[in-house]
Formats: sequence, structure tokens, C-alpha cells
Amino acid sequence: MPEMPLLLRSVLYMPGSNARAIAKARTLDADAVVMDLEDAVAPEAKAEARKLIAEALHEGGFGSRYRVVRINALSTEWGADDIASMKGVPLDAILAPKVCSAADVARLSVAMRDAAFGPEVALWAMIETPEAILKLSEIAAAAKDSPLACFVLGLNDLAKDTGIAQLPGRAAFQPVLTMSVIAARAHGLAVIDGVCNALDDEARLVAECEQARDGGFDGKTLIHPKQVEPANRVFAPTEDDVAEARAIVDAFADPANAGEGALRVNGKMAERLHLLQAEKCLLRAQVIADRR
Ligand SMILES: CC(C)(COP(=O)(O)OP(=O)(O)OC[C@H]1O[C@@H](n2cnc3c(N)ncnc32)[C@H](O)[C@@H]1OP(=O)(O)O)[C@@H](O)C(=O)NCCC(=O)NCCSC(=O)C[C@H](O)C(=O)O
Ligand SMILES: [Mg+2]
Repeated sequence: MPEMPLLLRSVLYMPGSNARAIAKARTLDADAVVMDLEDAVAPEAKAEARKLIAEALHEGGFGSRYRVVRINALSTEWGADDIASMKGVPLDAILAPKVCSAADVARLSVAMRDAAFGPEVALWAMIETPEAILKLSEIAAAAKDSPLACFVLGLNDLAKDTGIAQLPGRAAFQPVLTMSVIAARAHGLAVIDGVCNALDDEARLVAECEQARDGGFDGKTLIHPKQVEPANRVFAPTEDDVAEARAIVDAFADPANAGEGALRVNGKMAERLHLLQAEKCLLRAQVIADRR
């Protein structure tokens, strides 16, 4: 499985047909950028968008931002050409919409191989259909034989196909959010929350980011530059997180605790599994600090 970056707090979509947005993405603090060929691009603009994306990626300038191209589903008239048009283009992942089964993952895997993508190019799967929810485990398990490395929630499509309303708090979606995280983690995948359509409601965006962070997601997909900073802030370790992590690491490094499995650190139990979490937290905080 291709390795995922340590930071996927902010995953910003932009229409592949929008040259200005793609150019702006090079200046934004998003951890990942997703150039879209699917729903954000009109049928008559798809061919031009493929060219625009390929040129922009060849031109480069995206720095450490993880580069993702969202294709159309292979079942559409555009999917196969989308993948073929990215042959030889420098990118980090293909995001496939409406993945419904392990067979879909296998077909995407073959198409990526036919387009000569290297083993480092990941496949990200959108979880956005009722069928996918019923087969979360099967789809995630397909990572074993494919470059599948990440789930991305698509709650707009899921709302459309199920009738579940996208209300503040997302109570009716909670089981889907949790089961997506569980399935992804059971097979070592990263997992990113769906978008917040309310462009001018930062409080709602922050609430969704906090819900996703506490629910185990790595980050949130976004649709506008002004959503990047709140997502980066919410999904980053806080100063308290870092202080607690450092205390755990220091406690286990203390020769006086050599051979201990469980320690009392600042009034809480810390075991070796907490040490691993603490080390990851410090690493993430360091990467963020280095970027600044
Ligand atoms: C939603 C938008 C159409 C809003 O556009 P607009 O009101 O025109 O934006 P602004 O005038 O506020 O833009 C200000 C500047 O920022 C740039 N910009 C805007 N959006 C982006 C972006 N996403 N990435 C990069 N840069 C962006 C503008 O170009 C302006 O720049 P400048 O002119 O230099 O000042 C628009 O934001 C937009 O198109 N968003 C992305 C839409 C998209 O990609 N949708 C597809 C993914 S969402 C989805 O499909 C989810 C899933 O599948 C599901 O089912 O849920
Ligand atoms: Mg969708």
C-alpha cells in the first residue's frame, strides 16, 4: 500500500476546469489538493480540464501539497480517458468516485496499471453510495491487492441517494461516519471526512471538523480557500496535546522507568500503546512547525 502523508488535515477540491483556482492552490496552506474532473466539471469541459490539470501538474509548484486527481467513475463515458490522460503526469493519488465494491477497486487498479502509474501512486476511494456503506469492509479489504490507501466520504451524493438530510450536527450520518472510520482503520487506510457546503458558516465548518477529528478522521475535504485554516487548526495537535505527548515520551525514556509497561503520567495511565500515539503526535506537530 502506498504510504500516506503524515498530514491530511485539509484536502481542498477545485474544479479541474478552473485555471485560477488551480494556480491559487499553489499558494494555499492545504495539505492536499484535489483537482476534480467529476461533478465540478461540466461534460463539455472535461477534455479541456484534463489538459489543464496535466499541464499544471507538469509545471509543478505544489510544494509538499499531496496532489490528487479525481476522475469520473469507470462506468461513465469519461472515466477510462481520465485515467489515460494522467499517464506520465506527476501526481500522488487518483481519487475514484462512487466506489461500490471490491470489484470496482480491482477495475481501478487494473486501469491504473495500464496507465503505467508507479507503485507510489495511491488510489483513494470515495464512499458516497448506499451500496458502498453496505460493503465498507469488503472495499477496505481490497487494499491488500491494490494501491487503495484512503477513503473519502461524499455526503452530498449519499444524501442524494438516501434521503438523509445534511443537518447541523449530522446526527443521522453518525453511524456512517463511524463505520467508515472503523472499516478504513481495520485495513490500514487513511480516512477523510466529507465537505461542508455552507461556505460562509465557519462555526458549522469548525463543528464538523471537531466531530470528524474526535471521530477518528485524518482530515476534512474542503471546497473553498477560507475553509483551509479552520481545518488545519482543528486537526492539528494542540499545545496541550503536545505537552501531554512529550510527558509520556519523557516518562518512558526515563531510566528509572526502564522495563515498565504502565506508568502514571500527570495523573493518567500511560501504556506503551500511548507511547506510540504520543510519538506520532510529536511527529505531526514537528512537521507542522517545520512547514511554518
Ligand atoms: C464554491 C465555489 C463555486 C465558490 O466560488 P466563488 O464564490 O466564485 O469563490 P470566491 O469568489 O469566494 O473565490 C475567492 C478566490 O478563491 C479562489 N477559489 C475559490 N474556490 C477555490 C478552490 N476550491 N480552490 C482554490 N481556489 C479557489 C477563487 O478562484 C478566487 O481566487 P482569486 O480570483 O484569485 O481571488 C468555489 O469555491 C468552488 O468551485 N469550489 C470547489 C467546488 C468543487 O471542486 N466541487 C467538487 C468537490 S465537492 C464534492 O463533489 C463532494 C462529494 O463528491 C460529495 O458527494 O459530497
Ligand atoms: Mg460525490
